[in-house]
Parts: sequence; C-alpha cells; structure tokens
Amino acid sequence: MDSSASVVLSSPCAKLPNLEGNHGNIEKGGVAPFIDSAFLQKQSQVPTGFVWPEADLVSAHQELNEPLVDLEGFFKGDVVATENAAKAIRSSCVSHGFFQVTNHGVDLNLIKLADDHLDKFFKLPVEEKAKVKRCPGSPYGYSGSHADRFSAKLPWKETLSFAFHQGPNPVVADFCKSKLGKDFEETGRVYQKYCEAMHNLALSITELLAISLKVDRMHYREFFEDAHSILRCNFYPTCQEPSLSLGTGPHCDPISLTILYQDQVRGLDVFVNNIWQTVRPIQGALVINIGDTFSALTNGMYKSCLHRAVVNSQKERRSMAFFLCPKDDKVVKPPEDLLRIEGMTRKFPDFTWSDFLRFTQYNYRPDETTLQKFSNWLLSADNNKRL
Ligand SMILES: C=C1C[C@]23C[C@H]1CC[C@H]2[C@]1(C)CCC[C@@](C)(C(=O)O)[C@H]1[C@@H]3C(=O)O
Ligand SMILES: O=C(O)CCC(=O)C(=O)O
Ligand SMILES: [Fe+2]
Repeated sequence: MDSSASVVLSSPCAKLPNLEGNHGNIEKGGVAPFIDSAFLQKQSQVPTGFVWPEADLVSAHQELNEPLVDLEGFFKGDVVATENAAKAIRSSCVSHGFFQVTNHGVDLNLIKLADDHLDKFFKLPVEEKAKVKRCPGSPYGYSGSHADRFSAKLPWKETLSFAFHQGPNPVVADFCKSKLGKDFEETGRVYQKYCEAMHNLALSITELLAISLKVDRMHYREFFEDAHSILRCNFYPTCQEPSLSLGTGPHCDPISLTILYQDQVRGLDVFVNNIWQTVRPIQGALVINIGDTFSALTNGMYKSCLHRAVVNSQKERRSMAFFLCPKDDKVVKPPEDLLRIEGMTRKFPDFTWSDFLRFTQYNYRPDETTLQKFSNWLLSADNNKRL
C-alpha cells in the first residue's frame, strides 16, 4: 500500500485488551490506520488490498422481486391488512430474510436531512474524521475501509457508527457535540431523532414478525424494548475499476434486524435462489433484513439475509443501516411457543449479543457463516456450552 495512505495520528483509543486468540479469520492488524475516499480516488488503479476474490464479484443480472410491504393497515389495526402483511413477510423471511416497507411512519424529511448530513462528515479532511476513529474491538466511530483491522478484501467505503439506546440522555447528539464540536451539534440532533424513529419502527416490525411467526405479538417487542443498537452510516466513493472491488463484501448482519435507508444509487445486492439479485432503490421505502441474532431468535426458521454492496465508477453511494441489537446481557433463545408450534429442536446454543459482538470484533470477520462459526465456537469444548 502506498505509504502516503497511512496518516498516522494519535489514537483516542483506550489500550487494546489482549485478544483471546485467533479463532476465525481476523487478520492481525490492518495495512494502514487511515485510508479515506480522497486517498482512494487519487489511485490510478484499485490497490491490491481492495481487490476481492472472483467468487465474491459475480455480477447480479436480475432484479429482486422482494415484497414491498405497506404498513399503513398494520399501523391502523386493520386485521386483514395485518394478516396480509404478515403472510408476505413470512414467505420472504423463510426464504431469504428480506423485504421493503412503505408507509412506515418515519418522516421522509427527517430521512432526507440525515442523508444530507452524511457528506458534512465524510467530506471532512481525514485528520478531522480521525478524531472519532473507531477504537479496536469497538464498532463505534469512524473507519476508512477498515484498513486498521484487515489487510485484504478491504471494503471500498468509509463508515461512521453511533451507539444508540433510548433514555434520558440524547446519546447520539451528545457524542457528536463532545467529539466533533459545535459545527456538528445540528448533525447530532438529526441523527438522534433519526435513531429514535428507527428504534420505534424496529419495535413495530418485531411485532409484525411475531404475528407472522404466530407467537405472542409482544414477545420480541418486549425483548427489544431496551435495545442497545447501532446506526452505521456508509459512504461509498466512486471506484475506478468497480468489477474488482466491493463496497461491503458478502455477509449476513450479525445483529437482529437491519432497517436500511439507501439513496437512489443502486448498489445493494441480495443472494436469493443461488444468484445475486440487485435491489431497486424505492423512493420513500426502507429495506428490512433479518440478521443472525433474529434468525437465532426464530431457531433458524427465518433466514439471516446474505447481502453485499457493489460500487460503480460514476456515482458515489450513501446508505444508513440501523442495526437493532438486544441489550448486552439478554439471553438470545427462541420462544418456547415457536419450538412447540414448529416441533423444532434447538439449532443454536443460548448466547448474549455482547458475546456475539465481541466475537465479530476480535475473533471472526463477519461473512455469510458468522452465526454458524460462533455457534460452533460456543459449543466447542473450551466454551462448555450445550444446545
Ligand atoms: C455487528 C456489526 C459488525 C458489522 C457492523 C455491525 C453489523 C454488520 C457488520 C458488517 C457490516 C458485516 C460485513 C463486514 C463488516 C466488517 C463491514 O464491512 O463493516 C461488518 C461490520 C463490522 O465488523 O464493523
Ligand atoms: O450499503 C448497503 O446497501 C448495505 C450496507 C450493509 O450491508 C451494512 O452496512 O451491513
Ligand atoms: Fe449488512
């Protein structure tokens, strides 16, 4: 990697605790602490570390015919509309864990504002972005292509991630004000409101998911009431040779439920029926995908969605992923009702989100098999877990 890539800055991070050991595919350290869009776009060709394996780069030639679920009837308590929405969701979640929603109740002006504020941060000089650099082992803060973590299959993107939970203090607004200063107070207020709206929508969707699974409709809503979630802002710069790299590689989100805003630039692909299928951006709609943790909460009945983000040479792309995550110490296990209704045997051991998150940050780079690898790790002798 070109030495000018590494802008070595004093790290705001606490000392890294000892890594337990390398149980998965986490490389020891990345190629450079800071690689941002300005650096990437100066390169005459895609640097080696950003070139992905051919198997991950197979093009999508088909558009996904996902269900576009209108939530208006559900919110109004219309029984027939709710049943129809639940049926559509059940079918796609059993198959590939993905749908889109309209009439979701989130103010479209708030979404537009949040999108507008993305550039205010990502267009900053790298030294400014480094002030909120992600600390090792934490998903929060700024990252340039994860170049501080990985040395190969580097994603063609920059990310900024916030921790969010409901409570007396506006945690996202406080983070922006304290870490980025006065110029980002308004940005902090916008993302605080955005996270609050996403949290409320996510709880409603967990209710609809419970209805689709024919379990107590409040079961998952109560489990996530005190969620500690993540807002991940993604910025994908244009790429000189887009057929060689990826904005985000093939993966299932380890979290529970993702509510994704994507702008009008195509880039999200979902793996369905053994082929990559492109997701059309629908103005005003929000993408919902099932993550590993929610899949475990359904004992694997609902699939964790395998997806990726491709890049292009013409237009930058922006997205915001709200990752619903249970509070750290909550035990992730399927409801007894579901096991009884479906006559299922347990597929995964009990676990907590904090353990799974730690696994993704220290032991295993998330991909399409993270949950199975984590489950095997838990069930292995040294972790003494049982199904
Ligand atoms: C718990 C998480 C890890 C990642 C952010 C959240 C949910 C999605 C995960 C991720 C996006 C999956 C692809 C790989 C990854 C490293 C990335 O490209 O950002 C993952 C995130 C992460 O580990 O920071
Ligand atoms: O940007 C996108 O379309 C997808 C991003 C994603 O999958 C993620 O951040 O987990
Ligand atoms: Fe994802």
